[in-house]
Amino acid sequence: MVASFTARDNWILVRVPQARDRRIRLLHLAGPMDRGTYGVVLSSAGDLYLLLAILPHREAVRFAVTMRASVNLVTGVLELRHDTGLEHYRTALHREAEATSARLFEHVTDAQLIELGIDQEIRELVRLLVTRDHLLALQNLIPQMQFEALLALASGASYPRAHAEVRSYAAEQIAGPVDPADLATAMRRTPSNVVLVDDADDWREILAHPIDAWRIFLHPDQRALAYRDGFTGPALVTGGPGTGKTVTLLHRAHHLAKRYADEPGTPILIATFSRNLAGALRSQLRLLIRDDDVYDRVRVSTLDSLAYEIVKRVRGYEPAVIDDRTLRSRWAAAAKAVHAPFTARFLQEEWLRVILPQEIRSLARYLGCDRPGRGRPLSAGQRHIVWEAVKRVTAELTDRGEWVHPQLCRIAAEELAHMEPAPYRHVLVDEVQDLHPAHWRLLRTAVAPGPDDLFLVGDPHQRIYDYRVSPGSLGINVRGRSRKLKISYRTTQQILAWAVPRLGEHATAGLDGAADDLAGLHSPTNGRRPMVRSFTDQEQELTGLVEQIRSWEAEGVELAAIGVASRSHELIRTAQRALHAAAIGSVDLESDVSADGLRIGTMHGMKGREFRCVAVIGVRAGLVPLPGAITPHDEDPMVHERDVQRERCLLFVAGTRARDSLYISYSGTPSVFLEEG
Ligand SMILES: Nc1ncnc2c1ncn2[C@@H]1O[C@H](COP(=O)(O)OP(=O)(O)OP(=O)(O)O)[C@@H](O)[C@H]1O
Repeated sequence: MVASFTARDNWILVRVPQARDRRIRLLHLAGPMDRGTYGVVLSSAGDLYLLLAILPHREAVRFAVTMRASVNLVTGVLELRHDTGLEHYRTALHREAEATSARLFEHVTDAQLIELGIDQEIRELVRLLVTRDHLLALQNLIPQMQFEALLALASGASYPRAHAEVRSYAAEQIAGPVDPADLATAMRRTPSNVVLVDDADDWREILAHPIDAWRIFLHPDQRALAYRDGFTGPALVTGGPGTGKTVTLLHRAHHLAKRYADEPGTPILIATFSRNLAGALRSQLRLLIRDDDVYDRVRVSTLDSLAYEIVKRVRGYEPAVIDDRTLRSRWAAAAKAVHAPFTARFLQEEWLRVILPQEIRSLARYLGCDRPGRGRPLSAGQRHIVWEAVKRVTAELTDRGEWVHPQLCRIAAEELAHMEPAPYRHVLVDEVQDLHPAHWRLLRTAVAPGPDDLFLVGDPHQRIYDYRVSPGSLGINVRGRSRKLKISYRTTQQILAWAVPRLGEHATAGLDGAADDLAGLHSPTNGRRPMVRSFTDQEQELTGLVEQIRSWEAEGVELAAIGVASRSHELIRTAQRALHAAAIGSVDLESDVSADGLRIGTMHGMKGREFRCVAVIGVRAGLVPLPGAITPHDEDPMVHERDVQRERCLLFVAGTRARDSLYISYSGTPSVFLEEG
């Protein structure tokens, strides 16, 4: 639910004859901007309308003939229910309830339900529920606020906790009785009613970009975080895939930037770890912030390029950054030269995860240091060998004037630590689960400790680089300022139900030190179950891919709204050839929005993206998990487990980029990750 606005001449309001609720109408913008998209609006007495959804014509009509609006008697805000769905479900529920006298909510009194804002119609249904599954089936039928309160109770939350769920939907305390007929007051009270769209251009924009509805459709939990007046220190927002963490971060940046509209400079930094993500954040921010002066107050950058620029400025030349492949070959050469009983991968990881983060510069320190996150103990003799290899690689880097990013971040952090004042007033960081310790140090020095200094956003279940840094250990304490989002807006319940078991059963270490799980993660939308297809060989698998793409196209999905991912570059190239032979255009994941063709790339490249339909191919034994990315068990059992877990996360990330439809395929033996669930 969202924007209220006043009608203008070129907007056509259409009544739907069979509408459940006569106050729900369709709004169509006449003229050249007409793209066949309709606003579904709720009209109050007077000239005030509330935009409920933006949909193609057929779906907009379906909305009107199924949904009914009401005013919650406790919070006074507007809510929607699926009237026709409820009718069907009621009949089925009566039948189920006849078989037993046990009831899910027998411990809750009517008075308590009333205080939670559960209205009479829903209370009657609640009295029929026998199992939690019965309640879950109501998720898309009853008003969201009432569902959340009931779900909290059914999940064992205390009555006050359920009350808190309800209160989160109310912008204000209501004095006196709520008038259920007074829609105009309810609209004003509805907390997600944030943008007053009384400008025809705004309205055009919204209709033209329905997918960008996040700019105004914020869930109260997201809104509470984004528009909070002040956090006393660093805040952390976590949540499963598609729960709107990025959206919340962007709104927060907007909120903070508005404070500085009249001041010169760039007081706000939005940072993330990859260039793709920074590009996506920049374009989303541009959609959200229309005022150039406010937009100019926010810088979006990767932490690596921030560090690079600082080092370049301080040293007066452009530092050369070594690429991954060359670096790996240097470690391989060093391993050979010192006759190391370790793989090149092991040595490189020891340097990246133990030596660089602790800034160890002497053998003596290395011999005595802790090695957090490394499972295999090393004797003094073994540490000598590692150190010999480290000396060789680092000496060559120095001789050639080459760097890795964590080194540049360290130098930049040292620079910023002496800068008075710190360069930014607020730093907001997306995808924090993948930051290296050196990134965290840079962040800490980029902004002075204080209110609203750091706004951190991430999901520990989507770790695809796995540095496992606890911000607390680097002086970034989020205790008491950590919140979790649970509604996944991107993807369907069916895709989540498939994807979550791919993560396996190991407990996930959270970003605030405690363990984290995805309990309560759910989606308000339903769709097809993900398709998992098996083929005898790769050629057939690619023929299957071509058929799937054709079938999506036949359903009206544009090629650019399809993403194809694989764990291996080689399979991507082979798939591109097969697609080309079938006259299906494909371009790299990073391609510009205007490029024609489906998007294809690695699972890593899928992070930060979203598509209507996603195909993940080559999910077979020997490729997922990728053997070269896994530390052998006998080399380090703990790191081996973590590597496997990281590969699980990759599959999870790739699958949860799909909004509507997910297709998984393999040839030969399936990946072990496909076995569970
Ligand atoms: N309140 C909302 N109403 C409607 N759509 C929303 C809302 N919040 C987020 N979305 C949409 O859900 C999708 C996912 O949002 P976003 O990218 O912010 O999630 P995320 O938590 O950062 O995801 P991930 O961790 O998987 O990258 C986007 O298409 C966004 O526009």
